[in-house]
Amino acid sequence: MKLVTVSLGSNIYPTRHIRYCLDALAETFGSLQISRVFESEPVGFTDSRNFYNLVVAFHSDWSPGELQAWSKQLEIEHGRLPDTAKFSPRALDIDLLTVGSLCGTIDDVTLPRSEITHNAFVLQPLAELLPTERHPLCDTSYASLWKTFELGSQRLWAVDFSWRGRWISQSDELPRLAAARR
Ligand SMILES: Nc1ncnc2c1ncn2[C@@H]1O[C@H](COP(=O)(O)OP(=O)(O)OP(=O)(O)O)[C@@H](O)[C@H]1O
Ligand SMILES: Nc1nc2c(c(=O)[nH]1)N=C(CO)CN2
Repeated sequence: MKLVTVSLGSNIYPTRHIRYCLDALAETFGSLQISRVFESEPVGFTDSRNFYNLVVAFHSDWSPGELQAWSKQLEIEHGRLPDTAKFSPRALDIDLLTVGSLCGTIDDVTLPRSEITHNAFVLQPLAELLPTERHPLCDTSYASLWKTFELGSQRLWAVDFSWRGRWISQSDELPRLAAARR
């Protein structure tokens, strides 16, 4: 069994689509580790709807090709057309980040996915979820990569998000407000 990490993103009814996706992942792969959910403006194109992004980790013995085919099928079931342009609004985007320590192009899937070190909306949730895990190519921990990441104009903030009746993410504001009331 290998540790698999995937990045989820949506800017069309994101709460609904991300919850359905987590249901499907849990039903197929069992126990999930789930990061906080971050909101950010679209990177690379202009749209009035912000994205929700998170990272999920689980164990699987599926090949990269099998994981990719499963993800693409789920994206299509969520109303994503197979030929959606890269920089466009999307109901559900599932990107395979890592499959164990595999490096290279396997079954047409390039691992680790280069977006890990380019996009804050991928690296911040990954670094929070698996801080000591090492990037298979850089051999540096995700926490260290995030510490030295150049944010530039990218901004993201954690949002309140519940799944199956429990909070998996809370905005930074809530604990501060609760502490202020005490
Ligand atoms: N690590 C990877 N994860 C997902 N797809 C990959 C990966 N590496 C290569 N690909 C290939 O890239 C093709 C386009 O997928 P990709 O996920 O990049 O497109 P997209 O979903 O439209 O863009 P984005 O994910 O940036 O929104 C896929 O059909 C797949 O074969
Ligand atoms: N904030 C944000 N911007 C994006 C995202 C995304 O998931 N989040 N996905 C994109 C296409 O892969 C393009 N731009």
